Amino acid sequence: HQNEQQHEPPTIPEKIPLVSNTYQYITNNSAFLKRASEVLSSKKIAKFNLGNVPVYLVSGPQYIQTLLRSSSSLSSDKFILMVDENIHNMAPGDIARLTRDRSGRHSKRPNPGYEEHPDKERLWAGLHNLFIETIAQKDATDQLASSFSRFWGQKLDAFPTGERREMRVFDWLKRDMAEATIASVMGTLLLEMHPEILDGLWEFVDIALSLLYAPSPSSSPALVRWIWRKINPRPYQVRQRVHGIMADYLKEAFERFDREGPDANADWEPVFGSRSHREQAMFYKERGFEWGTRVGTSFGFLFGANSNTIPMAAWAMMYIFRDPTLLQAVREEVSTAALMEGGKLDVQKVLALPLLQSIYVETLRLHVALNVTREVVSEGMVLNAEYKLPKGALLQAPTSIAQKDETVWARDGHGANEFWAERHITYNKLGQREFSMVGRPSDFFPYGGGISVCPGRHFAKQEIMLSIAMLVSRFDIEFIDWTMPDGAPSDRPAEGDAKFCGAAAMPPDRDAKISMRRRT
Ligand code: HEM
Repeated sequence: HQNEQQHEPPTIPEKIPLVSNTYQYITNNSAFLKRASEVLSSKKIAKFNLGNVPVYLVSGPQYIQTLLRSSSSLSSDKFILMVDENIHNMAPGDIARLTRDRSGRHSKRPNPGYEEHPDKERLWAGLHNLFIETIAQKDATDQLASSFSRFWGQKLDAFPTGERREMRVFDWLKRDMAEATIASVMGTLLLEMHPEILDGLWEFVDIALSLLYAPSPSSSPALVRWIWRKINPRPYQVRQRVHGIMADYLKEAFERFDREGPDANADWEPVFGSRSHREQAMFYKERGFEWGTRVGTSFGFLFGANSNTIPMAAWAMMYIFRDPTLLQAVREEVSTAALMEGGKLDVQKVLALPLLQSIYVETLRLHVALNVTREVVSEGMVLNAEYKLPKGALLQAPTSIAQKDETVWARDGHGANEFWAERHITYNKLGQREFSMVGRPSDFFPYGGGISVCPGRHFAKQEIMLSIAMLVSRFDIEFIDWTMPDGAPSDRPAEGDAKFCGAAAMPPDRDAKISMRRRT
């Protein structure tokens, strides 16, 4: 017997019915969530309409566990399709193929009714497998991290020993860390052919959220889309420009690459870079996706590999550098992971460092703001035996509410909104630090969850921790001042740039000027 009550959750009020909430959600997600969190505080669930789609926002472990658990009633495909259509500009025919494939992501257990579905048309399962095998599995992650250390190491080695240089942290990482990431994930050919892809990437990061929520072919009539583009041309211009660059590179890459040659299975080669990018490029080609889709998804991978990790590394470095005592503690901790020869670091030891892990978690906790989204795909789903949700409704869990919940995170006078490097640290009997995460998986989910959880999460963690560890072990660093992004003086420290709320990483809206000197 199910307790199918027909009552509705509280709704988020709005001035103009069916318009105000949608408009604010899209144009100022941060302000919308601030209002929503007041409604959420009583029942942990609140309803509003996004266009003509009912959305149920949830917080609190009970609902979030349900949302993050894999279930046959909830699907994350819709969100990925929105990204495919609006961000990657995937061709309509390819969107239709993906939409038709309802066989699920499990390669061995297709959804009921799809047991006989031909393997070739199991697109979600094919991609899911590819991501697991080439990004998420330990050996794949280790390969990616090892390529990243090599290229990041080269960037650091390019500083002459002993010379002092003034840099802005985020500005510098957007160039050097992005180049090291692009080289390790996509190869060096792209950067050689088109170094301007770097500027294109950061311009794209700037407009990605407005593309995501723009009217799309599957959601709106042609006239609405035409008007929208007339009013907001920039996102489309930026997308067209970066896709033009990618198309030129991808054509060359396919011409140069020998599928039967010695590099066919390499962990890294210059043309496609990582095995993951190469296999994705081959997957979309061999499964008959259109050229525009292949270009868009290739750029999508470059975008996904940089747009979150680099702002997160910048935040973590800013927190460390502004506090000389913390910088010293991190440097001492990192020195315990040094190998005997040549001052190199033992990667596995770096990843286990308690203080650095605590800093990593604090950074993502405070600065990843996205609304993890699931679509109700079965008729008459009852959420936790309380609310009946219609098919087609969306269930969303905002990370920024759960990850800043005072009842979960506040410790020793350090409120949830504060960065506190030692929040996830306990001391053992010998007085040594141990990493101990405050909060449960349902309180901290910057990578989503369930079967669609980010396959890059282990690599992202390694990249962020390694970039910091390698830097502090080789350089003296002094914080000078906060600046505007262009280097002009700023009267305050960095804050999360609210216009990115909902996009995942919220980059700092200010930069930190530091002075760096290479020691060894
Ligand atoms: C701090 C860094 C990162 C954050 C916060 C992040 C977050 C996310 C989130 C929230 C999703 C969607 C999960 C869902 O729908 O439930 C996702 C998907 C994905 N991420 Fe990440 N990510 C990060 C870094 C990376 C990196 C470094 C890579 C690759 C090198 C990567 C590759 C991917 C891919 C390929 C998907 C799509 C998976 C699919 O379609 O099933 N991510 N990421």
